[in-house]
Amino acid sequence: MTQATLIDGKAIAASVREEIGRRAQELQAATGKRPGLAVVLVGEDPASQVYVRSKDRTANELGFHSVKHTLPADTAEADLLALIETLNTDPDIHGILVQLPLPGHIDESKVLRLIRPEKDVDGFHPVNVGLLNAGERDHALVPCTPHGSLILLKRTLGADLSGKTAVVVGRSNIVGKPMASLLLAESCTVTIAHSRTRNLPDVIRAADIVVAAVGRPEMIRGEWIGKGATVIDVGINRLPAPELGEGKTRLVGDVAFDECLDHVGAITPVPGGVGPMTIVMLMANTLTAARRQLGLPEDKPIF
Ligand SMILES: Nc1nc(=O)c2c([nH]1)NC[C@@H]1CN(c3ccc(C(=O)N[C@@H](CCC(=O)O)C(=O)O)cc3)C=[N+]21
Repeated sequence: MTQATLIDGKAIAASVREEIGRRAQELQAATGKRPGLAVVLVGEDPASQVYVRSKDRTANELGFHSVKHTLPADTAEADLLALIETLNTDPDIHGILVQLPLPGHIDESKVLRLIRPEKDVDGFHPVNVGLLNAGERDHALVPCTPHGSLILLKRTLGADLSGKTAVVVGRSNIVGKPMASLLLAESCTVTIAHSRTRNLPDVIRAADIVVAAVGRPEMIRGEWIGKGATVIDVGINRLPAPELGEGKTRLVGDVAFDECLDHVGAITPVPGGVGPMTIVMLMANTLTAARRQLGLPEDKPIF
């Protein structure tokens, strides 16, 4: 028997996207300016190329100004830093995203620290990390994947998450830690679990909300998740799928999805869950950044 509600990330992303499109048109009517996004890709990783193309396409579809810089894998760190300096001072660019991971010879942290915090639409600069952790998320740019995941939670459970127990599995700077900060700001009781956590199944079983961001295919089993819990699966793992034909692959999350359907309350699928929200929140951040740089008041938050 299936009792779980599927959280339709694609549909929710589409509705948020429409709202962003409307707001971008309002901005243009009021100021004559379009939100401007620069995406920088270093190297030829095929998955990264797909994501960068998708970001550029979405920006264009929403009527944003969008530029894509593709640099060879052997680009010197100094040349990447010089490009960021140029984008930092370009008045038509309100948001800068440097696709991660960067090649090994480039110091990722140095690159992220050079991006002007006002243009840091990934929310990875220490100023934005600090603002989020200090409870000043209204002045920060919030990382796209956790922000999108929070919207999925609120669309599923309602705007008030206070008092709920949440377990975030994974402690990365791009998902786990900012996700925990956001849930804490929503007055959840938050646990961050990771590879060294003892009795992980018992920790997860106690949670009303489970956010899985470990990057290991189907590591979190259905029986580890409590009855009626809400599950946000951030993992995107590509596995070989010979049953679909030679050389074919399929995507799976960090949660064993099928094992959850008979007892969890709601769950995001992979694909079609968190992924589509990530891209739309990048557009939301670019619009927020543009309004701030143009001296306009903040828009209402998107829920
Ligand atoms: N500076 C930086 N910022 C990022 O936001 C960033 C990054 N680097 N590096 C790589 C990851 C990955 N990422 C995704 C975005 C959208 C989907 C997405 O739309 N996924 C769809 C389709 C997946 C597919 O079919 O391949 C889905 O889950 O339904 C997935 C993954 C952003 N990232």
